[in-house]
Amino acid sequence: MAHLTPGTVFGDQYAMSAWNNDHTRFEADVYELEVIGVLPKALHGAFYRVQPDTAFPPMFGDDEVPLNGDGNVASFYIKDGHVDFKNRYIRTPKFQLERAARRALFGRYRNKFTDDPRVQNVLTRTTANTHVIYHANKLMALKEDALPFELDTETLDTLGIVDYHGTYSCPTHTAHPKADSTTGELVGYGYEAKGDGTPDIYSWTVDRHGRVTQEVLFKAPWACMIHDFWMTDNYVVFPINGLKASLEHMEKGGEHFYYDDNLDYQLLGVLPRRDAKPEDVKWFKTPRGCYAHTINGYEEENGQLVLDASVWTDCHFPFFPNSRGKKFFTDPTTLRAPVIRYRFNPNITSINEMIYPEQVLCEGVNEFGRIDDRLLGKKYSNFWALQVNPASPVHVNDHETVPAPGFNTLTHYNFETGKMQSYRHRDDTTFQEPIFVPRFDGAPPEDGYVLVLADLFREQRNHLLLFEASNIASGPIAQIKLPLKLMDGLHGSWVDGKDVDQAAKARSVEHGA
Ligand SMILES: C/C=C/c1ccc(O)c(OC)c1
Ligand SMILES: [Fe+2]
Repeated sequence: MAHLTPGTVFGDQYAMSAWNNDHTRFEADVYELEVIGVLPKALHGAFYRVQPDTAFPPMFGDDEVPLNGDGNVASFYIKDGHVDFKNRYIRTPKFQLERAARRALFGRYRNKFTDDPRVQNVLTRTTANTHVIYHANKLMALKEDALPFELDTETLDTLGIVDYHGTYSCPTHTAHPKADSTTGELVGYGYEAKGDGTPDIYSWTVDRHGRVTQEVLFKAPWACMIHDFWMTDNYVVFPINGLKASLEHMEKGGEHFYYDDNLDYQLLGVLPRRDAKPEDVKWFKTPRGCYAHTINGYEEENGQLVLDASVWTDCHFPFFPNSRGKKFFTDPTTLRAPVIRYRFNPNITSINEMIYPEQVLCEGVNEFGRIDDRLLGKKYSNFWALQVNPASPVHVNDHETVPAPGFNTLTHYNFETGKMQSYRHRDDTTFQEPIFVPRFDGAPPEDGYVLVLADLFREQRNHLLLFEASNIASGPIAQIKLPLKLMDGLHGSWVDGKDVDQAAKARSVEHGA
């Protein structure tokens, strides 16, 4: 186990994807980005997104988990046809302590046993690196191992940990909570709720004022990475995969998760959203694969649940070991992530029968499916996602292509027509997660735009592309040129301009500024 010393040049352990072959690590302000095309005049708001961006060389030379990077949040603020950019590291205790020491003090991904003894007693070792969402006047950076960090909507300054006014009682909090646009509630959960490696799940609802109103603690059959879930009007559904959490491995200085490749099924746990007791959860078996991101779920009038997701056919995180301790065991050439739809009635379906997807909506490798977030938990007709087209290489220059094409294709699936549109930008381009933007505050459902960060390999910089959501195939209506290269990011949100301002006002009252 090679220890990296202060001042070490980062090794290639982060060369996980061709785009992330170097670190960016900057904090920047760019005023008035150049725009190719014209931004709609009425478009007002901010696109926030976060990337894991390791601020110091990792403690261990063999650390290959990119999910451990420090959360670095970017904002694109759009108003009156103009765009300003900003990005900042989140001031987590980890980031602050490592900055003061000018070296890594925290060890492996979600393994406190590998930390430097002088940081054993910090409040949290989280990186806040997975999602940025807005709820109850708060912009929050999230990672599933800890509570959210509140950020200033304008400056991106870190304001502190969100504990929902002291009403939240769990050490963990999903990075994928769902806002219900009808009730104004935020619905979520924390897994490993009784500590590292525990199978307990804390299911919760926070009201529109940011206080916990529903909570229940129940047990899953085993402890695993529950990265995302489904919310409907009356249910929450938890996908249980084979990425198992092992306290024993952690204590030995190993990885938090391993993939149990002997497991030939996965589970769905269905729990009522309101007044649930621990024994109310119903478990259903589903086919082999590895759950990661959901897309949306809703209930039909006859009580059927519709659950959509992209589901990996095997372990999608090559840097976690399998049951025999072997890493990089999945064959990347056969790994797929089709978009599937389940439809079943949780009240009349027997928990002894295997539930199979009713439909495969998109074949191949699909990820980062997003919808008009105002329709979370409700019937919807469209999602936007990324796809790998293996037949379409990504060029770094006129002579070289990247080893694997990556997410070179933006897709739009419409359930009404059953048709998929796709868009390939340039021969050197991959995409990051698409975001739906309502055309204006209060616009009809699914009427709006899609924003997507494009990775331009030839220029080594990013452009933010704006599309008409219903017509991605004809290309972006505006291209916002970032004179910088961001890393591969995870998730983000569009926040309406009035909320950006309102959040600032609410804060100045709360903090007496
Ligand atoms: C697709 C990404 C999924 C994911 C799962 C667990 C994590 O800790 C994480 O951190 C960035 C990302
Ligand atoms: Fe995610």
